[in-house]
Amino acid sequence: MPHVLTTIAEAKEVLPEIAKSDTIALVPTMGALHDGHLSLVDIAKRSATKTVVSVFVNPMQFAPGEDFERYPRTFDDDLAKLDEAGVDYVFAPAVNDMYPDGVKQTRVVGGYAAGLLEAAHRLAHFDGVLTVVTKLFNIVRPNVAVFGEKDAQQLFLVRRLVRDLNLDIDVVGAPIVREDDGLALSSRNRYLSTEERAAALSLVRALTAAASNGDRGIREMISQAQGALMDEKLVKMDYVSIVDPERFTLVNEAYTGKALVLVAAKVGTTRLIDNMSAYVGEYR
Ligand SMILES: Nc1ncnc2c1ncn2[C@@H]1O[C@H](COP(=O)(O)OP(=O)(O)OP(=O)(O)O)[C@@H](O)[C@H]1O
Ligand SMILES: CC(C)(CO)[C@@H](O)C(=O)[O-]
Ligand code: BAL
Repeated sequence: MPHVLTTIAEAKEVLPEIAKSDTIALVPTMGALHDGHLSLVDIAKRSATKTVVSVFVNPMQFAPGEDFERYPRTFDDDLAKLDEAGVDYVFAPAVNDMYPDGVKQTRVVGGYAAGLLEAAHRLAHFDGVLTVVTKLFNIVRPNVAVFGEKDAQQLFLVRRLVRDLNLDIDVVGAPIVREDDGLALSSRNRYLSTEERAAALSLVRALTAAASNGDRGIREMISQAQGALMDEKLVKMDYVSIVDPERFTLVNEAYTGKALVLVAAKVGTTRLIDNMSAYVGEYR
């Protein structure tokens, strides 16, 4: 079984001792673990000699009215999966340990990319993510931290956080793990009914439609993707956007080169995100 650290004080007592003779890889999660998370654990295990997985549903990154209260909490099941995966430490603090004075104190605010896409639909979301990630980094003091490419905007912002604040942490991105039919694994998939699960496939259809029309320009890519989403009546699109993956800036019709297509939509009441790499222009 992994050694479970349930308080910041315990983590700060145990982990610095480990760091004297080991390197530490951290996988931050909100629990409700699936094979996507376990692929991050695999990368972590290959990147350092000890692996720490944090399980913390962070209230600060949920806007009022979002699913903080009903977010799935499956700690015993998570622990069994982490045991089987050979994880060394699980850090699972309580909310009042992480935020003894509430969530309205000092916060870490990202740059321009923290105001786009997800941020337009989830108010102050990335302040919450970057603040908790900074706290986790300071508590665990990892050499390596692994984040999924499914949350591409988050991954970009965490890389910027580490670079901009000179943190000595190697941030590793992990490829998106999908079901056999293409649906990206997500803890929120468990909210979906059978009909919604089928309709959710329109997200990956939208991305594939955009990515396979890169030679026809940005407008056509977006229009193809929007068409795939609009074909499903259970799906309500939040955005389809295309960014330059190096800068995370929205691209315009004149753009050519590597691109990232991002989609967010509500399927019934469940909000899902996904993304796919593409090439814009004549592929050389
Ligand atoms: N399908 C996936 N493939 C690769 N990484 C993933 C996948 N799903 C989640 N991750 C990564 O796991 C980490 C923890 O994510 P989180 O606990 O929010 O899970 P999630 O499945 O994305 O949940 P949610 O449904 O809340 O978005 C993040 O770095 C996230 O990008
Ligand atoms: C990185 C993270 C664990 C911070 O709460 C969360 O945003 C997530 O699960 O992707
Ligand atoms: N996967 C990012 C965490 C969130 O949706 O709040």
